[in-house]
Amino acid sequence: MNRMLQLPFPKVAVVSVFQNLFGAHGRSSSRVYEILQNNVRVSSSRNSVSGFRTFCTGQDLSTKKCVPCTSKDMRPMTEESASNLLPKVDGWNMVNESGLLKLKKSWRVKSFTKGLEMFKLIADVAEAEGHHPDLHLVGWNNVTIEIWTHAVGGLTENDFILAAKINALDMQNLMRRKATD
Ligand SMILES: C[C@H](O)[C@H](O)[C@H]1CNC2=NC(N)=NC(=O)C2=N1
Repeated sequence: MNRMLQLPFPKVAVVSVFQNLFGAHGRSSSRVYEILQNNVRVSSSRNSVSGFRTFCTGQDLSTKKCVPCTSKDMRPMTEESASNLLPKVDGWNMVNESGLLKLKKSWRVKSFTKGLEMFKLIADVAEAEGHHPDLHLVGWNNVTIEIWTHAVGGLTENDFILAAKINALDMQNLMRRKATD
């Protein structure tokens, strides 16, 4: 049930009244008032008002796309923001190297050539995303991947998206079985 009410006063006044009554998030305990073009619409919906949209933090990062690192307003994340995203990239750790935050994860592969196969799988993802990890293959079968945004000297969402996409790769056949297996 929606009723369009014509309001005799400017939208700004309505917005401030709305926010005082219902808080800045556009939601109330019972009704949501949508303010469009000086009209207030009473909606039976309990959804948040467009313009107060809250971003779904539950989205699987592996379904997102990296953005070009050229945008001037791209800034590195704070350590706190990065820590909040860490649970979404299973097995990845965050390291702080003299103030430079990076994501890091290690694997033990079956052989040197399996390590290179793993690099190729990851390279294909990186090229598709236009965002690239640092690849390390040490002692013939120890792989470590580090991810950070070089353009800003720290972590951005791109790094977490790439880490999630790497996690989504099917690489089980490349991995050395654990001694306990
Ligand atoms: C233009 C393009 O976005 C840049 O050259 C990309 C390439 N890949 C990248 N990868 C990473 N990890 N950081 C970057 O800053 C970066 N920049």
